[in-house]
Amino acid sequence: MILTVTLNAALDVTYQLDRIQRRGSNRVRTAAQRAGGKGVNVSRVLDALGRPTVITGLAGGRNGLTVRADLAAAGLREQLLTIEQESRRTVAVVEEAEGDTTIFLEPGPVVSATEWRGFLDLYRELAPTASAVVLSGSLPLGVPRDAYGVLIGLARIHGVPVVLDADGAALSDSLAAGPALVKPNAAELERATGTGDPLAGALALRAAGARAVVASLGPAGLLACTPEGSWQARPPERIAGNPTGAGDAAVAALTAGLVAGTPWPERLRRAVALSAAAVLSPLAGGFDAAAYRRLLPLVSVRAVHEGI
Ligand SMILES: O=P(O)(O)OC[C@@]1(O)O[C@H](CO)[C@@H](O)[C@@H]1O
Repeated sequence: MILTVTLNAALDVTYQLDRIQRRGSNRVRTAAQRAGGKGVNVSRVLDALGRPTVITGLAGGRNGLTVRADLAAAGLREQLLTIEQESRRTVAVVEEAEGDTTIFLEPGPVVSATEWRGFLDLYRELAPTASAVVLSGSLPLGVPRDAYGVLIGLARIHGVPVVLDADGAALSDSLAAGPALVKPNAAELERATGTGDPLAGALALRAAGARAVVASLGPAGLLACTPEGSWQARPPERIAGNPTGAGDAAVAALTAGLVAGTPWPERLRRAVALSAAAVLSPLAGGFDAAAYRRLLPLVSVRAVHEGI
């Protein structure tokens, strides 16, 4: 099974309307709410692909209970540790007329030192039973900033590869622990490396300890720098919809490919098609299965020469 870790689990609220009126009242057309946080979304996609997965992380309060009930209703296996403070909500506002999405992220709970130690005990039990671990999303307050580095180290003791999707210090401070793969987006890559050139940034993250780097570049697709070579994979067309969760779909495909040992070009093709199909799904964590099948053969993958 693939273990996903969501330390800052969320109740994701999605509003759909034509366009936001700043400083005005906004009546939404549809409102939906479901369990989220990046690792949860990765597990949803893995589950839809037929890959066994277990969700772990931290969840608390009434929002935490709602998250767990929603996961149970979706048939997803979870081993979340209950914490005292309330898990956060996120609100994604999808403007259908503009094709824009705006996200509001509550800060989430403060995790106590005892709770963090409790999570480490749980993780020590779960990680050795996994074929891969996915660490995704922001760290809640109270969790040490090297948390992901510690979790990578604990998995690697058992030979379990780790995929990391994080930003800021949570990314930079854990590269030395040797994740098998990191998946920053363009802004995260620039923040971590100080360069706006994705290829140079990806090579810098590899030099800092990541075995492979796949940067998600929105409509330009994915750029991969790996020990086997570098590739750029692009979708055949610009996809309009809700991009929230598109990166998580890419992480799910890349992790499934890592576990199966799928050759990189095919791994990237699937990740781009799945990510595009996720944009077509109204809610994060979902994807349009028919669009995935249609887009898969149309994704272009070309080798990139690192010296250029
Ligand atoms: O604050 P984080 O943990 O970085 O991101 C949280 C989040 O916006 O990411 C997902 C989309 O990737 C949403 O489902 C989720 O709630």
